[in-house]
Amino acid sequence: MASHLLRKPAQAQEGDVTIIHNLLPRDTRLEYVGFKMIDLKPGGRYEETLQDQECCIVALTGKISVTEGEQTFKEIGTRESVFEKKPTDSVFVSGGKLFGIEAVTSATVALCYAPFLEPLPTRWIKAGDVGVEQRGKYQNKRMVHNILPDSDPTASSLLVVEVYTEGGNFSSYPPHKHDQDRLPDESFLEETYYHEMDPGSGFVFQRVYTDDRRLDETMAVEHRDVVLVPAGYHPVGVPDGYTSYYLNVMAGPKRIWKFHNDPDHEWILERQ
Ligand SMILES: O=C(O)C[C@@H](O)[C@H](O)C(=O)CO
Repeated sequence: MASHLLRKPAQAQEGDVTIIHNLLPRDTRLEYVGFKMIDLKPGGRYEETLQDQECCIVALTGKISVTEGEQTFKEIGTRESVFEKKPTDSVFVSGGKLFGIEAVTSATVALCYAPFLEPLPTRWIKAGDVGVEQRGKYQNKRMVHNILPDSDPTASSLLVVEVYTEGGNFSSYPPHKHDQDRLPDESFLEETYYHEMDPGSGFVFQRVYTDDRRLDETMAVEHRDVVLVPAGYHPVGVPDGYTSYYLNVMAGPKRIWKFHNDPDHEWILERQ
């Protein structure tokens, strides 16, 4: 039986928009993180009024124009495939505001939601301002695009990153968790993983487990699946020959990413 943490892509049509994922708290039982993935044809429009959530609109692929109030961010988005491995543009919109998206070309857009704690200005997060980070060594190498890290005060609770992992490597590894509000040692953050693979016929493995193993799910994750991480360690392993991409959305009561490594596996960081 498929894990309740693994969500498959769907094809629901709403006007011009194909909804691939629509992960609302009532379906996921996540308290903080919401996630929507939409595909738009050229000229296709999507509109939403935010209430008690803020949103980061990530132009995953294709070109889009995003409007909020008097502002329009025209023809943003930098890539036709996430596997061009270059940062893209995003727009942050605070709670209580209405935004519109119009697709200039065929586009895929991620809508990343978290609770709105204070009103903040709408901001275009330019591709050129996204920090690119190489992490790890040996078979633990990955590249991270920091779209909305905790060091950037654009959002009130939302955190968003993209991660690339080449075949034969593990990421989100050594396994780490952030499910206890016990700062300064660890923060409580829920997380979602939206996965893509190149080639798209690939799969990766993701395990989500807690110390007591009351939660212990190992999933074969395919192209465009989402994995929910309500708690626990959540490493990803990528088979040889395939490249993995994932988009992480994180949120919790405090906007700090402070993780705790699984003590059983932390030693891998100490290798010379
Ligand atoms: O460094 C990585 O491998 C990526 C992870 O940190 C990922 O963004 C995550 O698990 C965040 O908690």
